[in-house]
Amino acid sequence: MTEPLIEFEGVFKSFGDNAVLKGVDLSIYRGEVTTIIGKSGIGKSVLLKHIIGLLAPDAGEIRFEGRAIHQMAPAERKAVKMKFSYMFQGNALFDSMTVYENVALPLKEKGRVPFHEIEERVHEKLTQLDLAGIEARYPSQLSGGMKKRVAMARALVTDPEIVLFDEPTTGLDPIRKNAAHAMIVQYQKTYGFTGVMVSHEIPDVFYISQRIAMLDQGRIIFQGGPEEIQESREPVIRQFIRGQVPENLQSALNEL
Ligand SMILES: Nc1ncnc2c1ncn2[C@@H]1O[C@H](COP(=O)(O)OP(=O)(O)OP(=O)(O)O)[C@@H](O)[C@H]1O
Repeated sequence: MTEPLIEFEGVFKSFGDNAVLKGVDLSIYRGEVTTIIGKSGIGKSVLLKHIIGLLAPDAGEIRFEGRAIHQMAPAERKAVKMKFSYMFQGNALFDSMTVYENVALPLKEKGRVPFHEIEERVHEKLTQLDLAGIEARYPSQLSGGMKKRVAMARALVTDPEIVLFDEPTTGLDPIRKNAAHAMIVQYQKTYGFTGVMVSHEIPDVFYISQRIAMLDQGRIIFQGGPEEIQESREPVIRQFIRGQVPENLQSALNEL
């Protein structure tokens, strides 16, 4: 098998006495979309933030192309970071900037992108996400779903090599959710990017991901293809992906 692009080995992370990651081993491969699933509050966002160094592990190692990130010199770490684009929860759009300015920002930060090309690429991304015509609006004038799509346009506008998505479709209506998923697939086909996504959209993510990783009780309890996880006989996995109610809750409900 080819070498993973990103690899977690024995990663631990606690916040005070809240131990969130308890020995995470995870491999992410180039050109694939890997989706991390698991219960709410289990640590999926925490895991994602470790990939780009927004959080540092207490123990264990995270490698990029086989090199431990924490051993890299600042310049090398910066160069790695430049390959990433991300869309995190809360969108983090700049309220004082218009939609156009928000989406154009990563292109401007890159430098050396001609003005007319910035305009073209921003327009193209906004159109693809059904947002044409709102360029002059401010985030406070947008619905939650629109903000999410603007954040996605911003994450993709530079055609990045690696994109991290934290629940990119939560709160979108079913049509826009499908459009956002279709866009991820289309982008992957066109640009072959590596995607790491946290999502609760089951079963949708099985159709758009090449790999699924399930986080439970601080560890990755499954990583493999979408077909494989759907065939898993492991009760915790079966229950989670089928949305089955645990037996004790089921019997409690029966007694109501
Ligand atoms: N910066 C932080 N400081 C302290 N605790 C944190 C911090 N970030 C996350 N946590 C805690 O880590 C745990 C995991 O949070 P995380 O957001 O990763 O869960 P999640 O699996 O992404 O949840 P959801 O699916 O609901 O978004 C939670 O208990 C959270 O309170």
